[in-house]
Amino acid sequence: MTQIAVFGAGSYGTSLAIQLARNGCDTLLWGRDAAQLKQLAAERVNQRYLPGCDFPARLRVAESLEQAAAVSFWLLAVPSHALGPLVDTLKPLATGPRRVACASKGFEPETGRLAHEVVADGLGRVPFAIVSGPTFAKEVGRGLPSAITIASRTPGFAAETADALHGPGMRAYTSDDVIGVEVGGGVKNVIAIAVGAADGMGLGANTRALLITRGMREIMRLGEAMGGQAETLMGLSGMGDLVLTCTDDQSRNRRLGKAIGQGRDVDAAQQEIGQVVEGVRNAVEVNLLATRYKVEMPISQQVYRVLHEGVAVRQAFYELSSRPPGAESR
Ligand SMILES: NC(=O)C1=CN([C@@H]2O[C@H](COP(=O)(O)OP(=O)(O)OC[C@H]3O[C@@H](n4cnc5c(N)ncnc54)[C@H](OP(=O)(O)O)[C@@H]3O)[C@@H](O)[C@H]2O)C=CC1
Ligand SMILES: O=C(CO)COP(=O)(O)O
Repeated sequence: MTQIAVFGAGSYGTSLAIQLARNGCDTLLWGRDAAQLKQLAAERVNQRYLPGCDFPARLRVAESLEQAAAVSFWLLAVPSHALGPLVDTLKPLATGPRRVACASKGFEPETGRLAHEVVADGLGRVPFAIVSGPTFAKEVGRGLPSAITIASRTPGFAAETADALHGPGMRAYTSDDVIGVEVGGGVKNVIAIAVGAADGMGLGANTRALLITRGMREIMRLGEAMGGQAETLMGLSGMGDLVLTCTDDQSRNRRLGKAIGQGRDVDAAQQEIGQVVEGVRNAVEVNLLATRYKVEMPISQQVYRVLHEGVAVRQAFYELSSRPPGAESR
């Protein structure tokens, strides 16, 4: 029986732990807050992050970080800004061979490192897999049908992670394109903020379709420049997740965009959502990577300017729509 430790007891870590346990994996869920862990163990549900999704019998709540880290298969499910610190914390506890999967979507703040780089720099040459795709935590927790991509350069580990997640309620697909999967999952959050802002301003269905389609082009430009493959970017973890996040109000990135499109302050909107909104920080890294890889990403750049340079949303859309005509295939 596969044993897995999930690190990160927020909405996504909890939903993946439920899915793994439902599939028969002996799953240990760890979060950084000891009081929260006690509550999860007593209530067998994560009331704060994933209410209404009871823990299956095979899901146990870790009593300590050491207990969880002793398991040789780790699934890291924290926000991208917390991945580096989590890996640093786990490093001294990696006393034997470890296999590491990661479900974070985004880039490391300031450096722009991808998840596989953060893990390799901290833990060395361990088998690594990235888990990503159009999967809202609440729907995963409820077991509603969804699909996910697991990319690894260690084919056996991609298959092992896929086997662990695949089951009633979830189809798991494998890939060897780690970079393509990571970039798609990171950039779609920024585009979802732009789409949310347009909807918040009442700009209409045409604008939404324009932003999703040209946003997809930005994902492809950056993803391919960084070494990802077009077919991955057009798949579940790229286009699939972009469509999901841009079109449904379960998305925190879309909701934040809507709030600022309606004139709300970014910090207030983030506080009200009360969970991680990856695209806010990651607009900075996407902007940085666009410059580093010399790719044009006008939508992402305007999101960055609105969130971090105080540019008015209306001005940002005006500047986007004032761009000169160009070839669609560019
Ligand atoms: N929610 C979703 O539908 C999906 C999320 N994801 C991705 O999963 C990742 C995690 O997001 P999600 O679970 O949704 O976020 P949430 O906001 O729901 O929860 C964040 C969790 O991370 C914990 N955390 C924050 N900082 C640290 C740290 N330094 N060390 C350890 N734990 C920390 C929080 O702990 P505390 O409560 O103590 O603050 C909390 O348990 C993100 O990259 C997101 O993009 C991917 C697909 C779907
Ligand atoms: O990545 C997600 C679904 O696949 C969740 O999106 P949000 O972080 O915008 O809620």
